[in-house]
Amino acid sequence: MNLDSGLSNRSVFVTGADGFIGSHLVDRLVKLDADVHVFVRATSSGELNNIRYQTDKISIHRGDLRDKHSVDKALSALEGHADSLIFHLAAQAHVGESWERPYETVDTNINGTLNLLQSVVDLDLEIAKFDTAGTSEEYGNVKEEMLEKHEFEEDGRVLLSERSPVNPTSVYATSKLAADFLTMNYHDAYGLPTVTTRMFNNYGPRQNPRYITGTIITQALERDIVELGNLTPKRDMCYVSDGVRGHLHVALEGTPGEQYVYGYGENISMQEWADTILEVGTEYDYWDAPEIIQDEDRFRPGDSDVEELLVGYEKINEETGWEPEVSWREGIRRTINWYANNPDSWYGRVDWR
Ligand SMILES: C[C@H]1O[C@H](OP(=O)(O)OP(=O)(O)OC[C@H]2O[C@@H](n3cnc4c(=O)[nH]c(N)nc43)[C@H](O)[C@@H]2O)[C@@H](O)[C@@H](O)C1=O
Repeated sequence: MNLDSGLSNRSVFVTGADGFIGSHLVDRLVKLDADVHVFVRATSSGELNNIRYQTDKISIHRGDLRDKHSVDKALSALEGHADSLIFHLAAQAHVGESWERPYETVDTNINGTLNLLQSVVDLDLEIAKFDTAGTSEEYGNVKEEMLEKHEFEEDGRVLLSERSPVNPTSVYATSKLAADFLTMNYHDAYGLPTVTTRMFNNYGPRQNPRYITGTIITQALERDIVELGNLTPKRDMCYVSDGVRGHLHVALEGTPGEQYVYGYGENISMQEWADTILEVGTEYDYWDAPEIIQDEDRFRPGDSDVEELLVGYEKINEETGWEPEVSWREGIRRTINWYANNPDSWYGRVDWR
């Protein structure tokens, strides 16, 4: 798909723009010459770390998703701009932290989404697409009694797709599922051209090291042991540039009212993921041979652990031509390289939980 022709001069509004995936999306949009508007938290320091090199090329709107007035004010920038696109990526996105800050998680993820949707209606904006980023965590654990509702691959693996039943097992996952439904409700009730994207784990440069990939890399760069929690869960790990392309494909070619699931298309246990990262780092001389220690005190409540899953991305592929491009080894190499060259963004500041 030619992303250039679809985005040049198009007004685009991004929430969560200073976050990990959001900042990569902003980089791409600036490169594609879109008219980029970002909505970011009004923090006391006013720092915009991840998009600090783009600030003169984008319009910055400060506010809080939980404050409808600030959402209205920011979104009014799209008034009179036909065919604009909204990417809603802002969220309290850490599963473990959603148990530590449950009210804030629900408030940001559910009320924040509601405020945005309602604001589009109140301002009567002429948008072409509203993409709410959901998450594979909405599938949660595939329980024995749910198996009859699932589809399977020939090799017996559970196939996760738009048709699969959900079973969120954390405050985070439940709040994201509610946000998905609200997004679809606004399509059905008001005809808003919404889509929901349910993406699997992204990794790459600038990701906060509290997620598994950065937790492994930053410890390996700094010391000889890598302390982790439960390494049995399996995940589909998708490099961030592929994740971002997916959002763009769906925004340009997806069908309003529909949901799109995507990921790398292969699962890997967190033990194998850690082993592969350490192997790649050794190969490129970032470290010698750190030892992995699994610590039961770091296990999470309600951690989703889909034993044998396969992510089906047929729908997004058939409708928009998206498929992943970056291999695990290449994505890991680029990610280690970023952490190694940007110690200022994590060194001495990581709480390796
Ligand atoms: C798609 C989804 O992806 C992410 O959610 P997540 O899968 O919970 O991500 P994570 O990197 O925190 O954990 C991955 C797995 O690894 C296990 N694990 C073991 N030991 C450590 C450890 O030491 N740290 C962390 N963080 N995880 C560990 C942990 O228990 C879990 O089973 C978010 O981006 C979320 O926003 C999202 O939407």
